[in-house]
Amino acid sequence: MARQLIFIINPLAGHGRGKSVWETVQKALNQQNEHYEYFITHYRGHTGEIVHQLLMNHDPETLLIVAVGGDGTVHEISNALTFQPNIPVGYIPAGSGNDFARGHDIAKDPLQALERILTKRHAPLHTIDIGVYSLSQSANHQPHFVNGLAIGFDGAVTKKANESKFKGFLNKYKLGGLSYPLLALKLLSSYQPHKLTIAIDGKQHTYDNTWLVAVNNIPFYGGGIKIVPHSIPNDGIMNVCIIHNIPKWKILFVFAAVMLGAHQSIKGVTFLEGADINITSDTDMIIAADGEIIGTTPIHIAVQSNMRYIV
Ligand SMILES: Nc1ncnc2c1ncn2[C@@H]1O[C@H](COP(=O)(O)OP(=O)(O)OP(=O)(O)O)[C@@H](O)[C@H]1O
Repeated sequence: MARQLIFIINPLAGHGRGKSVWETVQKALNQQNEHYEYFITHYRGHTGEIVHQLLMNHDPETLLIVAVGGDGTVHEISNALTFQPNIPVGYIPAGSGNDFARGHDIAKDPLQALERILTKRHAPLHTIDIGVYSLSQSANHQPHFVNGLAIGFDGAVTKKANESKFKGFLNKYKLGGLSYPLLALKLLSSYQPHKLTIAIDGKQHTYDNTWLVAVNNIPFYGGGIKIVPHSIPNDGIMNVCIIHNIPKWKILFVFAAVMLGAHQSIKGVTFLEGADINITSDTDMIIAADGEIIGTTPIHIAVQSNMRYIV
């Protein structure tokens, strides 16, 4: 039996792009006489509530949920489906970052992305890993990420970007991509690196003066930065990039290399990989999961392989 198409749309994603992308998609669906239901989100957290409502009123075996929005929308849908891993998720990118789309070769063009969902929905679905994390303060539930974690300096930049009106202002002029580098520059003068210990599949590593740690299931974060170029979304492991022991005067060059994807052989840039990761630090490091702030270190991450079906 064909699954019922359910669209969940964040109209504000990508500074209003969500609304216009949905209008384009809806027109195409109507032209093709597709049967579908749709829900527009009205506030932060609404996406999860919509999914929970759907699960109460529908047989999960009959659902195909399509996110129209940014990485935050995919993140929320996936988390709301924690106990329903068999419900496939499709994605039509409309955010400002759209790393999930990049990481899974989903077209930026909404009609191409829709076409992929409509043609692939009857084919065997493919699965991706997810990173299940626990913070000391939320040990009872097991939230997860689909793209990755940004810990330390980049977590702090994400926090500033999410709090400031600056990102929205730049988005208005289609310069949203500049918000992270500009905020990073501003934060750099006051930021102090941390002493960090990472235990990965039982092996412990300690780094003094750690600027940032990225734990990723896909190569990209921060809207297209190829932080762990060799990451594969369904290999059962997370890829980790640690930037440490680099003097402040030099860190700008390293960040520039990261932006260009040319950081792989720089001294002080370490790559690790594994399925069970425990991170502690001397003082709290801010953590963002799929671009949303979730708390501070310490954090434990476990990979659940082949967890989420993607159309
Ligand atoms: N109507 C709404 N009003 C305010 N916030 C919303 C609304 N709908 C969804 N949100 C919240 O907006 C946050 C960001 O959404 P999303 O990631 O889709 O867009 P984005 O930030 O523009 O894209 P990206 O993450 O790719 O940069 C999510 O955490 C979501 O809960």
